[in-house]
Amino acid sequence: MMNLDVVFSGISLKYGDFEALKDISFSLMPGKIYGLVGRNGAGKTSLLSLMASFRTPSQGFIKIGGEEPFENSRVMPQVSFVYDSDYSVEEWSAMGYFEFAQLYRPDFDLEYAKKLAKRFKLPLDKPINKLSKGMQSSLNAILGLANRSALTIFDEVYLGMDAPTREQFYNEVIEEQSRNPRIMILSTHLVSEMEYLFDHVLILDKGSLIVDGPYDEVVSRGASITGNEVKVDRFVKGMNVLRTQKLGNTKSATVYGEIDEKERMEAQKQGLEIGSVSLQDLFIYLTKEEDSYESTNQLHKR
Ligand SMILES: Nc1ncnc2c1ncn2[C@@H]1O[C@H](COP(=O)(O)OP(=O)(O)OP(=O)(O)O)[C@@H](O)[C@H]1O
Repeated sequence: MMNLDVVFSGISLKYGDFEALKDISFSLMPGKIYGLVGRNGAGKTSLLSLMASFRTPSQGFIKIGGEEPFENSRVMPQVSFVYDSDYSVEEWSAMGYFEFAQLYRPDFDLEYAKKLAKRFKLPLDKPINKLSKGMQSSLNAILGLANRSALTIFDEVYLGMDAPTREQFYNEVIEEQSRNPRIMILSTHLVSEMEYLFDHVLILDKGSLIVDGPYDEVVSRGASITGNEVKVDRFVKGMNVLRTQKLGNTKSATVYGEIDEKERMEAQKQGLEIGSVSLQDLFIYLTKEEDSYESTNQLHKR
């Protein structure tokens, strides 16, 4: 497996008059897991299909390992793109897929794929169109994991899986990444259950890239303050409060904005505990529709 970086520079994508991606620039470094987060219709699939050279941008350029990837036979074998494919007319079996992949993909590990199939309880000899939706998702996940290419793109393949299977997939991603580090990019709106996987976060909002940073740095853009209700209220006065939770006279407030050293010391003096904010909370806040903020806020008060 080669080590390649990925560069998007000034990328726009239009469907007719509609600009689905607007002037997007970022780069991906080898050995990291990237979370690509965005609401429905934000442009995640559009961005990933450009990365996989399924289409070409309207403006800007993409470089993978320093080369333009489109129809490039040196680069394309280094890219695997798995997405929620339509298998309704696919009569091949999973084993047939694996054997095909082994013939045509230089980094496909057949033994590992078979091991994963066993772990995910995926029948190897049934026609794929006869498998359940969740099984088809597992097949996609296995194809992505076992194809050890420099760039592995998972576009919401986990949506069809039930919760225990998703958990298994996440564990496998972590193990595989420590065995064979490469660029993995996971697009999702299941932020809360996946955020612990991400080294780096990209947030898309209505076609624009609004966040591009290491996970730790991104979640430090907010904080949670917990303690005595009166003291918490006094402490967060004037801050940008995203949501609050109460249990007895203990209150927890989530705020957007960094807490500086002086504020930290003050909090400590007051017996208040400062914790990190979840990516989920930040995501909801940063991509909220102006007029629906109240209702989203209500929805997420638990
Ligand atoms: N082939 C197409 N022709 C026209 N518009 C399209 C096409 N594909 C996507 N779009 C539009 O581009 C926008 C981004 O779509 P995209 O599928 O990239 O979003 P997404 O973030 O993957 O959404 P989801 O989470 O719902 O899958 C949407 O407004 C969508 O309607």
